[in-house]
Parts: sequence; C-alpha cells; structure tokens
Amino acid sequence: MIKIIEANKESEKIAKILSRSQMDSTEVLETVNQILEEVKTDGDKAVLKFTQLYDENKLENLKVTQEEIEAAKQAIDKDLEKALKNAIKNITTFHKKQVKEGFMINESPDVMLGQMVMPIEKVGLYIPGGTASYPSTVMMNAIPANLAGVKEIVITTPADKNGKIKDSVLVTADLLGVDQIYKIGGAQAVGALCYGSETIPKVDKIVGPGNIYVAMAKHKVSGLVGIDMIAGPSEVLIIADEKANPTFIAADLLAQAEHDKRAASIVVTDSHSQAKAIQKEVEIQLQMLERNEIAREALSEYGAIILCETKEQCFEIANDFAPEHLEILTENPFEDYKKIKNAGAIFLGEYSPEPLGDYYAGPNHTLPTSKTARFSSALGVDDFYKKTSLVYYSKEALRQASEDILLIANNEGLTGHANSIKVRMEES
Ligand SMILES: NC(=O)c1ccc[n+]([C@@H]2O[C@H](COP(=O)([O-])OP(=O)(O)OC[C@H]3O[C@@H](n4cnc5c(N)ncnc54)[C@H](O)[C@@H]3O)[C@@H](O)[C@H]2O)c1
Ligand SMILES: N[C@H](CO)Cc1c[nH]c[nH+]1
Ligand SMILES: [Zn+2]
Repeated sequence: MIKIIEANKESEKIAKILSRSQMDSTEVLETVNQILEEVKTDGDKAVLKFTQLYDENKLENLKVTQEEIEAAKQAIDKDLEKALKNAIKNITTFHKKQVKEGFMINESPDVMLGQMVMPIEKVGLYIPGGTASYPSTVMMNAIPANLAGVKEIVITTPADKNGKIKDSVLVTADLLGVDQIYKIGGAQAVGALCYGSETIPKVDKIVGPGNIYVAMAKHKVSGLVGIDMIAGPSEVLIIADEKANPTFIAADLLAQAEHDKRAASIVVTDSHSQAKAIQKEVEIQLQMLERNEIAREALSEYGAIILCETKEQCFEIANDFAPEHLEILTENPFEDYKKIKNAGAIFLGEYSPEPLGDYYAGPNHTLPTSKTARFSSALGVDDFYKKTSLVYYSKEALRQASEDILLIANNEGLTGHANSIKVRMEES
C-alpha cells in the first residue's frame, strides 16, 4: 500500500525521500563498471556475453537488417502507424521552435565576432526496451536530432527473447530516416557506443533515457563521449488540493510506477481526506493494472502521499524533490505553476495527464531524473548542436586592445601570452 507521510511529524522520512538519488547505488555502479571495462577491451564478444546474461537472448545479427524493417512496415497496424505519424507531426512542430542559427557581429570592418552552430556528426540514441518497448522515445530523440541536422544517427535498443525488435520501433525509426539499429541494451550498449566495437560504431554523443544501468553507464562514460543528461527511472510528483479527482491522481501515479520498480510516484497535498481517498484509489486501480507487480514494488519503495500543513509547503517539497514530471491539480494551476523552480516538465490541470506528454503533445519526454532537474532540461534540438566561436581583429583593432590585454596577461603571470600580443605591436 502507498504510504501517507505527515510532513511535519515525520521529517526524517521526508528528508530521506527528498535526498534520495537513484544514482547512489554502489551495487549498480560496480556492475556497470565491470560491463564497461569488458566492452572496452573485448568489444562484440563482451556485448554478446552481457546481452545473453541480462536479456536472455542469443542474437544472430546485432544489426537490424533491411528485410526486418520491411517486414515491420508490412506487419504494423495501420491505425497505429497513423497515430505515430500524428504524434511525429506534433513533436516536430514543437521542436522546430528550438532550431538555432549562428550569428555574426561585425559592427566595424576591424572586428568580426561570430558563433557557428553545427550539428554533432554522429549520435547514438538509446531507446529503452527491457520491460516495455518505446516507439515514442524514437520520436522524442530522432526528431530533434534530425532538426539539428545530425548526419549519422545510430539506435541501440534491446531485443526480446526471440531477438526481435517491436515493429512500431522499427517503423518509427524508418519514418524518421534512421536505418542503423542495433539489438542491444543496458550498459553494454552504452559502452559499445562510447568505445566502438567490431560491429557497433563509436559515436560523439549518447542521448536517451533508460533504466538505472543505462543512466549510470551514460554518467560513467560522460566526458569520453557527450551525454544529454541523467534520464533514469521515471518520476512523477503531483500537487493536489482537496478538490482534485483522486481517481485521476491514482491513475497518474500508477502510469509512472509501471515503468520500473525504481520509478518514483509521489503526491503532495494539504488535505487529509484527499490523501486517504488517493490511497484507497491506488489500491483499487492496482488490482486492475497489468504491470501491477512492477508498480506495486515501485509504490511501496519509492511511492508516498505527503501530507503537508499548508499549500506553500506542498510547493517547497515539490521544488526540493525536483521531479522529472510535475502535475498541478489545484484550483488555479495557471497561477500555481509560477511557484515551481525545479521540474523537467509541468502538466497543468486535470485533463493534461503526464502520458499526454509521453506520447503526443509535442514537448520532449526525455527528461532529467534523480534531482537533476535542478540543473538539466528536457532533451531538445540544442542537445544535438555544438557551437564554435569565430574571432577576427585587424592590426589596428588589436593595437587598441593591446594595453588592456597586456595588463591582464602580466597579472596572470603568463608572459608568453603577453609576448604574443607584443610581437605584433612591435612589427613595423
Ligand atoms: N527519464 C526519462 O526521460 C525516461 C523516459 C522513458 C523511459 N524512462 C525509463 O527507462 C527505463 C526503461 O527500463 P527498461 O528496463 O524497461 O529498459 P532499458 O532498455 O532501459 O533497460 C534494459 C536493459 O537493462 C539491462 N539490465 C537489466 N537488468 C540488469 C542487471 N541486473 N544488471 C545489469 N544490467 C541489467 C539489460 O541489459 C537490458 O537490456 C525505465 O526506468 C523508465 O522509467 C525514462
Ligand atoms: N514517462 C516516460 C518518461 O519518464 C516516457 C514514456 C514513454 N512511453 C511511456 N512513457
Ligand atoms: Zn511514461
């Protein structure tokens, strides 16, 4: 049963919830370190070993063949394909707003400054596929990559026990022009994309969400290769007042809890009767949920209904938790959202449930978890760009700046820097 915690009386429990990061497990870290090390030295051999161990499948081919893509295109339900195309349209419309251009400042012929915006050349999209498969994540990652102009996009996603990737994932990838798809997941996929193997190409940046092993592996390889963010096990925090609908709230808690036994589903409310009603609804709906084993474990370990003394306290706790998704189910969400400082995405009012954002509305569903919404943002076109500065000064412009530069360089004790300016000023 999901627990009710009184914020003012059980401060230790609240502190534990608020400080908990999914990224502090030493057990996960040790497993991931070992996988990455072996993939680095043994390439495909290690990738296959860990795939067999954790995904329990023996793969004939790591790379999805054109025949497999064609078969998926034939087999896919046509209504589903249409729905995917509608979602692609919405997500594209939203992300087009993020497209950026470089700029140039040349207010005088003596000085020209600029910023070039260029696509990253090779990116790896991690598409989760352990306990569910995610065509929606293909859209959320490939659309911004395409809009940024990335030339080479590689997908890794775990296959099922028969070595097959779901038709919807292959068709969505095909609709978005991605044809390099590898049937591997977990830390071994992240390692292969970072170090390269006989079969898997080494990329410049790895993006996309995944379970704790994927999130930890991305964190560990970051620096050798670019990563987008920590986008680990899903989280939702719902701020609910007395009048909010407990049936809707319970459904939204379960929607995230079914993702992963480590998913966090939390409510903050200032109403005791609401807390009780939600608790009861969660139990009722759990009985009907297909993935109720995962959801039950997530709710008992990472779920909570936090009962606050005041509405303000609800917002303080929400900001401290910095959830991936935040739903505001209060009388005036259009005023209340302004109090939020830390959240990956905010959903306003009772007809904007989080799954609307997962699949369809347009904003990205790849979002920061484990309190990283304090400093990270939703995946977007920007994640697929790099920016390079351009500097031009004429001799006269450099002469005018030289005195200031020499003072700063000498102050830093870097006389070689000062000399680089001086030799130019001494030139006849
Ligand atoms: N934050 C976001 O933006 C976001 C978006 C979508 C999904 N998600 C999250 O993605 C995750 C999807 O998880 P999933 O497991 O279904 O798929 P996944 O593809 O992320 O992970 C499956 C892989 O994990 C590896 N693995 C499983 N158990 C392991 C173990 N004990 N040791 C080492 N490796 C192991 C396996 O190799 C397997 O291929 C969920 O946590 C979900 O909440 C997050
Ligand atoms: N809720 C997930 C992000 O935490 C995204 C998703 C994809 N499909 C279903 N849900
Ligand atoms: Zn979801």
